Amino acid sequence: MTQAQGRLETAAPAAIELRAISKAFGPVQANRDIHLRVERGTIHGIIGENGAGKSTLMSILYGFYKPDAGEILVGGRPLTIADSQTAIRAGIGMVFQHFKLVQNFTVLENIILGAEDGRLLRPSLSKARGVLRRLAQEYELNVDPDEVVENLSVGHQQRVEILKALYRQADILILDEPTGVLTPAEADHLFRILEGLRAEGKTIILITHKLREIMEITDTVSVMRRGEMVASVRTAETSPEQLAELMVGRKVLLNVQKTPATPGKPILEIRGLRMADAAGVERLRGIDLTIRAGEILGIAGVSGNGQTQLLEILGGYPEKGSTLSGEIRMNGVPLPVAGAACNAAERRRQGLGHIPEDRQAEGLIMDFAAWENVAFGYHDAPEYGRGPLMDRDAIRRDAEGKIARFDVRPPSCDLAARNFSGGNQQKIVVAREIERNPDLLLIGQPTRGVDIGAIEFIHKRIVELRDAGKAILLVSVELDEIMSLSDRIAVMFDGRIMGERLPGDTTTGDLGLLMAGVDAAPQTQDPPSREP
Ligand SMILES: Nc1ncnc2c1ncn2[C@@H]1O[C@H](COP(=O)(O)OP(=O)(O)OP(=O)(O)O)[C@@H](O)[C@H]1O
Repeated sequence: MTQAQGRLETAAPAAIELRAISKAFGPVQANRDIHLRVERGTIHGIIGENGAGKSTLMSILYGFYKPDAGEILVGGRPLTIADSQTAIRAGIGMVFQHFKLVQNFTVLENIILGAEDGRLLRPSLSKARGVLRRLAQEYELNVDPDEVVENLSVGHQQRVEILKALYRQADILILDEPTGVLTPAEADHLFRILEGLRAEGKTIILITHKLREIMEITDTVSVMRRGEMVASVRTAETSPEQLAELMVGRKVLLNVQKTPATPGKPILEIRGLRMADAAGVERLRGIDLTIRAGEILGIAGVSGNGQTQLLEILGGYPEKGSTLSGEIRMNGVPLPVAGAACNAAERRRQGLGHIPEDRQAEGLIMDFAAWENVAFGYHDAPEYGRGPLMDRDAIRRDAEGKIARFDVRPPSCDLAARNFSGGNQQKIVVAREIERNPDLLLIGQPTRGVDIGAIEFIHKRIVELRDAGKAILLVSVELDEIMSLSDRIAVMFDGRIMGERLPGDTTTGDLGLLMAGVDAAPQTQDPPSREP
């Protein structure tokens, strides 16, 4: 146990205490001799680089994995947590990064599903409705109990997950990266809820990569590095810089370093792009955008306002059954917006790279090894071929280089994509797309779930690509990321561009208004081209 941990101990039994927990997956030691004490009625943050072992540790606490060694005490009593039912009975609730809700069930059905009296559906439903109403009032967790989950926003789905845990009378709530998919307003609301739960005496464990959140809401914070717990400190006694250094083992630049852009000729020109989905709902209502060589255009917006559709159309895979119109030109050449000629492979051949928003569904083949994923989408590239055949050795050599340069951990070519941690999966996709040196790079949520050391690295590589004269379209729900990386910012709302701003001339408040559909200030003009 570290000295710092010793300082945090009090006489009362801790809500959770982990003693000497270890867990290996084959050769990977995911957790090594972990000690952790979380006091009752506190919010405890857990931070650490991608692959540091945070999710594994929480999965052990929730009964998903059996530790190889060590002891867990809940409320001072030793407990063997063989499965999640045991964890739930011990008052532990978990809100996962990827929610576990049944999409075509209602909120109410999801909440009672798996709860002890779930077999008796009707009495449970009426009882649950009452409990839900009380919980919703008490913690400002308003959701319509009869709404089908798939119709809820991500923020509301998360509320259902929290309500589900509270319905099961959780005293200890573990949240794994809860704000990764939330808008800033939703994240604020979540924090108010967590503070309310703490005031009730509940204990919260919060896994996050965002040091701002750690500083804002936690009482204590533990830092993991390479499977070990390297520090536990009081939040009031530390700083973001110190935490960053503890996490990564070196000093980290928390701000993007870049010189002003020198935009050249237009690379991407979009005129009057409209799209209606298969159900006839208009998702894009006439988009006009230009991105020039050597500039990063950031698109800010609450997710669900057409950014995903825009990226998919540009990437060459519009939603099935959708109706499209408008013009897209890349390097002056018209690109087909619909039909068979609009496809991702063709776009790649024309010099377009794409880091999709959903790395697991679109960026990777999860059961394929890392080396195969490095070639995914580019398997017909000349350097991967030997006559008509694929040259496996050449692909593997290339993959090894990319894995080393992007510090993918573990640095194993043969590990299946699904067995890398979320952030390392993202690094594989980013390495593949950036190192192709595309004329136009589409980037959706590049640093979602990625640790600060890797964010620093990915941002640096994006800026280098810009400085090499490439055009970059960045979509991110992280306003900080948009503000620090973009040369120009466009805000999307309800399928339209609400306005454009230069980062130096705007504030997060101004952008927030535009994101909510309110245009309070005059728009900036397109920046003057420095084209010779
Ligand atoms: N089922 C598994 N099989 C093999 N290796 C695994 C498995 N689950 C996790 N690992 C490995 O264990 C290590 C710890 O992973 P874990 O998901 O706990 O990290 P993390 O700190 O939560 O990372 P992130 O911040 O990226 O989510 C990683 O090296 C990961 O590749």
